[in-house]
Amino acid sequence: MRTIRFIGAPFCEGQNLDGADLGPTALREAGLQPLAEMLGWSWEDAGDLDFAAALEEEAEPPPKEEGRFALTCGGDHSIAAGSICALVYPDLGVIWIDAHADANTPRTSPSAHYHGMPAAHLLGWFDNGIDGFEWFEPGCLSENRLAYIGLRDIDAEEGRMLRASNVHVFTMREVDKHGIAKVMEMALSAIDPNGFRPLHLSLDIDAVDPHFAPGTGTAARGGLSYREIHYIAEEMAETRRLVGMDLVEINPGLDEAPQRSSMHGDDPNLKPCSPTVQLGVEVALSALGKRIM
Ligand SMILES: NC(=[NH2+])NCCC[C@H](N)C(=O)O
Ligand SMILES: [Mn+2]
Repeated sequence: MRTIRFIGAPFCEGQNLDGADLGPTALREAGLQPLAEMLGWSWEDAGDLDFAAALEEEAEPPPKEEGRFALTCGGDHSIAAGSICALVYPDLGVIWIDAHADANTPRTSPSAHYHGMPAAHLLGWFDNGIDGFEWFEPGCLSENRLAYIGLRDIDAEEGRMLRASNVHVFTMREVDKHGIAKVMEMALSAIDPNGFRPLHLSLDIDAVDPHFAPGTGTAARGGLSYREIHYIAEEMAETRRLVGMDLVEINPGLDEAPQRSSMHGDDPNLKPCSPTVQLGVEVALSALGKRIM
């Protein structure tokens, strides 16, 4: 049986809003575990990472993940530096679904928020190491093995760096132009031309249009539709090479009230929860193999 290792990463220090740290608990309470088990997964809950202790003490490297599907739930997107660095596959391909590129460096960032930088850090674009990141391997992700989908809120300097790089970028305009099916095909063949690489899905909920995902700290208009995000997750599962996933930037504190009326098509086993948490659970299930039929 395939095993999921659920890793709670309640870290929200990569930006200046509280609430993203409530993500892992909200996903557990919505019933993600029983829903995943119904799909045939066995579930291992690794609990929540203790960032308070880690920030005070000597930083510890994230545990290396191998052989199980690592589902890391944030928290803000900072945690992707750890989750991706911790995957033991040297030729890992990453599909990064986001409104933002998170490819600033400490030098270019307009906000100084680390959640806008983890991709640049993984790519080895920082000029210097950072204290507390002694375990980190800058450049563990090479440019041609990273593809973004959904970008629409990019800072000027980060846009220039991306254009000068070998990173594959599919903004919302490419989604408009080609449709999501074609974009997924192009993104996957860009990072994995022969179709043999292990794959990781780094999913920032703010990639989805704020209409469907209002509960997030840096919302941007004009995002992916409900079905487009599901299609991405379904296609990732379909590759059968997905080894890990981040689900980040769900902020239950900023979310709308739990929908009063559930819909007929909702999974009856999903516990009542706010809309962005519900979307997070549903998309995770699609990535774990759930299908319409
Ligand atoms: N993971 C995120 N939501 N990132 C938002 C980043 C926003 C902006 N580009 C910055 O660097 O500050
Ligand atoms: Mn992000």
